[in-house]
Amino acid sequence: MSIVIDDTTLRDGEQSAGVAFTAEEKIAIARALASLGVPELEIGIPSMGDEEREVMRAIAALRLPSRLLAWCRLCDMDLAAARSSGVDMVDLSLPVSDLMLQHKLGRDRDWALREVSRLVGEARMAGFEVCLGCEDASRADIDFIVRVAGAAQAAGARRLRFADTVGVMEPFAMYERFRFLRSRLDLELEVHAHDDFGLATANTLAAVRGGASHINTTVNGLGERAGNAALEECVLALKHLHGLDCGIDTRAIPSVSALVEQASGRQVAWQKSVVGAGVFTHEAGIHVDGLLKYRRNYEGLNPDELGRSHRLVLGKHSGAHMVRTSYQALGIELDDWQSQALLGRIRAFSTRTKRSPQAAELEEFYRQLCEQRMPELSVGGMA
Ligand SMILES: CC(=O)SCCNC(=O)CCNC(=O)[C@H](O)C(C)(C)COP(=O)(O)OP(=O)(O)OC[C@H]1O[C@@H](n2cnc3c(N)ncnc32)[C@H](O)[C@@H]1OP(=O)(O)O
Ligand SMILES: O=C(O)CCC(=O)C(=O)O
Repeated sequence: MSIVIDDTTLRDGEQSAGVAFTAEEKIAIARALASLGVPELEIGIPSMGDEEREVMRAIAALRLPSRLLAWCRLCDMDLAAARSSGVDMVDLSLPVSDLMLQHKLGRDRDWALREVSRLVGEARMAGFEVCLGCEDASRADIDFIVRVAGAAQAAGARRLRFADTVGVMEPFAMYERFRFLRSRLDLELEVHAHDDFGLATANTLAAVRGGASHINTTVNGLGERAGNAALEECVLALKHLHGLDCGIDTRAIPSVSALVEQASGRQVAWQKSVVGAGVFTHEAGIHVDGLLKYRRNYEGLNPDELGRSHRLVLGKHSGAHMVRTSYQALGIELDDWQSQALLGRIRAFSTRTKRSPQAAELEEFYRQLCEQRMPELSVGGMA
């Protein structure tokens, strides 16, 4: 079984407050995602205006091997705008919770069902493949979602997107919702998760376990508020934890992450899973000793898969093995006493400076230690 990634870095990712890609950046990101092997890209919102549509058309003109989607509200104006955006598929979005139907649109369920039938039908007549986007699905009556899906399918939709718009799902509930939908519906099912409680990737995996065929992701987890399910996390977690290959060139993930980091102006956290600068960096003595003996001792994810490698550093939590190994790399063989003495200096240095010592600093510690030890040695020698 393969899971289809529908990446929305260029739509929900760009909705992250303060993020605004230039046309060149959008095109570069689309190209990078396509060469990564991402089969579907949600590239923008046609109703935003001419400029947005022009960029969407420019991406379409690249003839990338990925299917392109446009995000539209379920309304005539957005569908009309999509016609000149160059995409093959539209996500027609409808809030499906009573809360949003009433308090955002001032409408009811009957109106929603009528509009689904009408606008999905029109979109199909216009030649689009259709995904019915169920906004706020997590707070909606699941039986109503089934009715909406039925209306959408009867009008020609091929897919239903279940959006956890405000990020309030947890994996067990997500699994149950998708299992239920899967048992009732014969449509492609897509999950769109937000990370408000840090569960977007977990919820995406749970949806897949429950029957989702498509997942909506963003590079670096960019997106509204706390962001969306991160592409890189979903790809690697699905592969290693669920045995599902999404057909992505994982070695190219770091460069795409860097591209989106730069274009979005949102720095990737040092400890961000998969793509953070520090996620293969080890300092703790027991871990480093274990890695040096056999790397799988402390390796959940093999950095080779991302074209990265383990990095061992010295610091407050180092042990003697790493001290000796680091000095060996400088051509200095330490005895046990020297290793311990230098470890004390390294700990003090790291606590004071909040960083690992560089080679020149290690050499200086060693020089100081030798100077300090000289008198002792000569005293010892006389004795
Ligand atoms: C959960 C999500 O991520 S949804 C995607 C949200 N993305 C964005 O909003 C980013 C881009 N948005 C925009 O450029 C603008 O908001 C536009 C062009 C879409 C609309 O702009 P405006 O017409 O000026 O309206 P504004 O944004 O202030 O208000 C939204 C309108 O859309 C309506 N609306 C919201 N969702 C839907 C929907 N799914 N279907 C139909 N109408 C909707 C609202 O009720 C409101 O209509 P009203 O003016 O009749 O009250
Ligand atoms: O309806 C959709 O397509 C999903 C929209 C969205 O981004 C969300 O609900 O978070």
